[in-house]
Amino acid sequence: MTNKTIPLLEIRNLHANINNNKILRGVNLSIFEGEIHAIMGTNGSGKSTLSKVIAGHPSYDVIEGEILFQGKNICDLDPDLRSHLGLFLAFQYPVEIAGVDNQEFLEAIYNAKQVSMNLPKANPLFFYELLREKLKMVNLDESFISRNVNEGFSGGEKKRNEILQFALLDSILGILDETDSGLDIDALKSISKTINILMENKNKSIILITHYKRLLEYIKPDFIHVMQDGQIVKTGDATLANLLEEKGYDWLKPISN
Ligand SMILES: Nc1ncnc2c1ncn2[C@@H]1O[C@H](COP(=O)(O)OP(=O)(O)OP(=O)(O)O)[C@@H](O)[C@H]1O
Repeated sequence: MTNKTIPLLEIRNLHANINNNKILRGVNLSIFEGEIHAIMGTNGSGKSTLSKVIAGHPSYDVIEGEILFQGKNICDLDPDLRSHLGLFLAFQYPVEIAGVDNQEFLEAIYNAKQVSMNLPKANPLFFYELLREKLKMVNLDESFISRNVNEGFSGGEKKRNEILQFALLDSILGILDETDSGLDIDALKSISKTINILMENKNKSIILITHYKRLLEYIKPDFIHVMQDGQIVKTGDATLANLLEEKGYDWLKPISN
């Protein structure tokens, strides 16, 4: 049963800086369980910044406002604790981690979450079976788990590897930052299908950051938000994507500074 009284994520008047540069200028956003929210907007409007601030990236300073996850302010929590609570960020540019075996990495993040929930670490055989099931789900060949994390992976393979982590951790809020960029048409359809399967668990929610309407044809958002200059300046339903395609962003101006 989904919780429709307390938002899974509630962002109140969020202002954030990086190196004393003001990037977020009063973001307000509420996401309930089971909802899909898309965030669109011009380059440099603050979409990735918002995702990284929610995930707790240490380079950003929250100057004002709150981020509530399941009703609790998480602004003071380290990124690993936010992840253990059920937040997952798929990066716009997934990093290559030289010398770190993908399977060991995946096992480590899975077990860290188990430990945080006072559950035993996974038996290696159980973990391997779970991983195989998730690999199939994201359509990645088993050979990718014996390579170093993202090293030499193509753009699309890196994106699949991010979704693999999301599926494996069974996170309740996934923030997918331009997961569609660099994907060929078949890969886009297949990743969208995987995300839709993950969303069959009605307690999950996702934020899709995207520039392209075509992703939203495969994954139907409940809401689309438009960011401009560090604020959400417009919210609408899935049809807003058509209007944006037709009119661009010029007609939407920041609310105030
Ligand atoms: N270290 C930094 N110092 C100064 N400005 C920064 C720094 N890091 C990011 N910014 C600026 O923050 C603004 C928001 O960047 P962000 O990546 O959040 O935009 P975006 O909406 O995700 O853009 P895109 O659609 O191009 O990915 C940009 O103008 C960017 O140059």
